[in-house]
Amino acid sequence: MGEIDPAFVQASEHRPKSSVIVAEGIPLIDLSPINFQSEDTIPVSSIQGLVKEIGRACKEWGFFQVINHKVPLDKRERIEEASRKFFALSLEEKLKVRRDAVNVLGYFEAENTKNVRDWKEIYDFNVQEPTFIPPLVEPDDEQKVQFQWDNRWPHNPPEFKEACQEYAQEVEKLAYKLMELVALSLGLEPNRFRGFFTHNTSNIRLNHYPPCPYPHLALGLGRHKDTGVLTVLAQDDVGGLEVRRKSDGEWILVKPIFNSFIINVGDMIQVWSNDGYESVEHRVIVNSEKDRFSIPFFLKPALYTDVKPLEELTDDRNPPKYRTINWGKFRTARMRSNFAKSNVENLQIFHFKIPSN
Ligand SMILES: O=C(O)CCC(=O)C(=O)O
Ligand SMILES: [Fe+2]
Repeated sequence: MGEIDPAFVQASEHRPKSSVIVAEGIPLIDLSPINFQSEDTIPVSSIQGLVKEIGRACKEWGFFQVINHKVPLDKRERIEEASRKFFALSLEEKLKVRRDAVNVLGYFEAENTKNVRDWKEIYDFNVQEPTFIPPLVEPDDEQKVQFQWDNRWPHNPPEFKEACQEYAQEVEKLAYKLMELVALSLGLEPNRFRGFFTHNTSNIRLNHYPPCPYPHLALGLGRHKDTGVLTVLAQDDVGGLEVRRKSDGEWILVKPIFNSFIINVGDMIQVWSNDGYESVEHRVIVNSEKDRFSIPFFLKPALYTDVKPLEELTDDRNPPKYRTINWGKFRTARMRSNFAKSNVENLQIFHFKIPSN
């Protein structure tokens, strides 16, 4: 076993502990009361208990798992299989669809989180094609880069594109139903958030965490919060995702449950809800024996969306805690910082906080 490349080494306070806490996990929520056949918004009376559970989970954990979600298992298995086959290709083959400074989608093997390299490789595609791009380049934009948002499909495996698109459709439906539940739990109309996703920038990421000979030094994915609205994550049976428990700051392992999804609140819900629901840090630990695969779906608004605390949730006693964040500008700033590796922490929602008196 050689030396580890220092780019992967976490500062000692961020390395995984030798003992992992599995004990009391994130809430498990049964979605069977929901009628997934209907495109109509949910009749509130039938699901009051469920709405309460979702509200409590969002507030206390920012994370929960769902079962009976109606995403067909065969579609999930098909994308999981396609993902394994894609990552098993030669590096040369995968590099043909590599992300770069202009093309934001595709394969990438050199991702950093907070300036430390992650022990993983990824593939990103957008759910809605083509992505609606407002004229983003503004007079005050020094770099004037117009990012390309087109999906870059590999030729191999041949079923890859179809498997990805079919799964995306199903998981997107689930994400919208979950947003109805989140809206209800905040005392809002169920379809309050729907308009933000007409020209959405939601994407799916395929993650592959290869076995790592240094699981005590490196992470598959460093600690971070998801910047979007809501994440619907499929993890395999290996395990490795850890969530920072809000009550005491401990890292808790999320135990894999067959055919379940892990849901977490992203930064934009935190802003809309004026800190009612907060996005929570999570990370991925690696192991020295097994490959691990996961597939997050990131629900994200249109690039032109101005995100700010909702009027219904603010008043004189609870004034807005954030200035307006333009999603397109926020994303662009984050993507630039991914390429310019620097010691400055990248743009975060707390930079938009309005100081309280
Ligand atoms: O692989 C996982 O379990 C988590 C992935 C994740 O948090 C992310 O890609 O943002
Ligand atoms: Fe994440």
